[in-house]
Amino acid sequence: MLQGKTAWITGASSGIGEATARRLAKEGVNLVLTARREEKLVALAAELEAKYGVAVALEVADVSDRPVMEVVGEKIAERGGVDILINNAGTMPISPILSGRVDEWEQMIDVNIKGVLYAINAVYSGMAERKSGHIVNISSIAARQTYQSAGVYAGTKHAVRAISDTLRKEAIRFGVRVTDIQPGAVATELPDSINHPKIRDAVKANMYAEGSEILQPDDIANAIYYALTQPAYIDVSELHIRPVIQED
Ligand SMILES: NC(=O)C1=CN([C@@H]2O[C@H](COP(=O)(O)OP(=O)(O)OC[C@H]3O[C@@H](n4cnc5c(N)ncnc54)[C@H](OP(=O)(O)O)[C@@H]3O)[C@@H](O)[C@H]2O)C=CC1
Ligand SMILES: CC(=O)[C@H](N)C(=O)O
Repeated sequence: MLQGKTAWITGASSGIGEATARRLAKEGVNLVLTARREEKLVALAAELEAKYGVAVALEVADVSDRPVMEVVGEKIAERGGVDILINNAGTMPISPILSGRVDEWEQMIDVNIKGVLYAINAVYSGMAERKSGHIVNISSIAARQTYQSAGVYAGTKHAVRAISDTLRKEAIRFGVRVTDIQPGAVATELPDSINHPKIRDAVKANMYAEGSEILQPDDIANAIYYALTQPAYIDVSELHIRPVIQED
């Protein structure tokens, strides 16, 4: 069903993005992979091309850098556009609001909100012209609720969910589908982006407590695959996936 299509995955150098690249390559999807860590992208691209025979283009790109994202969009357009955008890159340097880590608030807003918008802007007009496309935004369970210390992160993910739902409504007449994926705790490098030592330790202790089984990146890649492979008349608008043990 996806064979021969092309997908752009942001934040493909680790975690959910990397797992999704593997999942889609296995289905014969050609890929455009972006992130900041070039060596990770190079290794992944070589592996996927050799294993699955798909074409993989890569671009080193910070999603919060608007001119860079515009150039990525132009290169994608020159190659004929993409059928799928997996808008996944994100960061989570959380802390209590009283700690006043304003630079980190700005970083989360720049990466998690503006980065998502820049990627949409880079491909949406092409999809609309071709009357075909699927945009998958990775928000979070934190798009629906808030947690102490995660006020700004949850704010960015609430924004992504709102953008997804608005885009879904606007995109109907252009034949473009939109899905907002809302994972709970997934075992990835994300907690390493927390710079507040006490909060980072607490988040990791909570995620990796003995006997607690949290989600794996492949679980989210499978959810994305499900959304992408539904018949054309179905829009999987939101998927909210948590580990059984995660109450909130
Ligand atoms: N893990 C979890 O529990 C959950 C994660 N999510 C969301 O899933 C998404 C993926 O995170 P996850 O896989 O968990 O974490 P990872 O830290 O493993 O992956 C984050 C990815 O985003 C990229 N990235 C971060 N900052 C930037 C930037 N400025 N420009 C470009 N790429 C960037 C990283 O690449 P590089 O450093 O090479 O640039 C990396 O590939 C995020 O949006 C996150 O908020 C949602 C709910 C739960
Ligand atoms: C708040 C969560 O549970 C989630 N792990 C996230 O990182 O968004």
